[in-house]
Amino acid sequence: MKKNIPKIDKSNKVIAIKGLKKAFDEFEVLRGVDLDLYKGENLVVLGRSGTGKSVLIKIISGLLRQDEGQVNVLGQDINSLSQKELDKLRLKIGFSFQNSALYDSMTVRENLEFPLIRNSRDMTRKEIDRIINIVLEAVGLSQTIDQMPSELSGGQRKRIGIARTLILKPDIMLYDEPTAGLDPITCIEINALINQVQRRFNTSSIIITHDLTCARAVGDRLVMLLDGQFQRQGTFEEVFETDDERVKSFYNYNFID
Ligand SMILES: Nc1ncnc2c1ncn2[C@@H]1O[C@H](COP(=O)(O)OP(=O)(O)OP(=O)(O)O)[C@@H](O)[C@H]1O
Repeated sequence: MKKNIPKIDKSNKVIAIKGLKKAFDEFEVLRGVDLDLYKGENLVVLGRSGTGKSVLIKIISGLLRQDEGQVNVLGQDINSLSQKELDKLRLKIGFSFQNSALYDSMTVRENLEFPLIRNSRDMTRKEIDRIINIVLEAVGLSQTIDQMPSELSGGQRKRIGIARTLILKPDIMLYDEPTAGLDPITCIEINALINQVQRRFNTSSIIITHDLTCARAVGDRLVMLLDGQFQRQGTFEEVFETDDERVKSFYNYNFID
């Protein structure tokens, strides 16, 4: 259970999904998904490999089109947007993907300023430096500003990746397996960072994970994808207090305390 209760505004849905369906040829991946994400909330999406978690995130970010259902993101129906409007909306969504690697030939500073310079061309050097310092301080790595990614640990690279995502001040954060491949202590640090980002920047986040220690540490609410729908939802305890064998085996297989 999370120790610090964040401010969640249940009257403000930043994502509202209804009746979402998506199939690839004959294979129905999402079979009527309903999902709301509230302002300020950390929502964990659980599910076995291949259940459609990434497909869901790709639909939310406009990278894939749904077959049926409504997907509303920050008040906009993503299907009705032009490419230009979609690109603008995407700037309000921060993606922390497993493979969102840093550019190896650039310093930490250059990695961080890259999205800023590309998207806000009229910013002064002073303003760029100010924002870089804020996000680096937020992830606790101010001292690495002139280092190369190869000089950082896996956990530090992950943090810089999150800092790079924060630099455009996203309203929504999407974390795909944020603790994958990290040792247990670094996992704890990344979980703490996800909670810190939520409180400090008042972001609303979807966290996809298999790591139930992470799910319990960061999730205000959890949902579990089973057979193409969210069959379980609630707090960590509520989701796993069930006789459903599918849920029990997911827990037994994935939980290491
Ligand atoms: N572009 C695509 N074309 C065809 N099939 C696809 C495509 N994208 C995803 N799929 C299929 O949809 C299913 C769900 O994939 P998805 O990547 O969303 O799973 P996941 O729950 O994120 O799994 P994992 O935890 O392993 O990442 C898989 O069977 C996958 O093969």
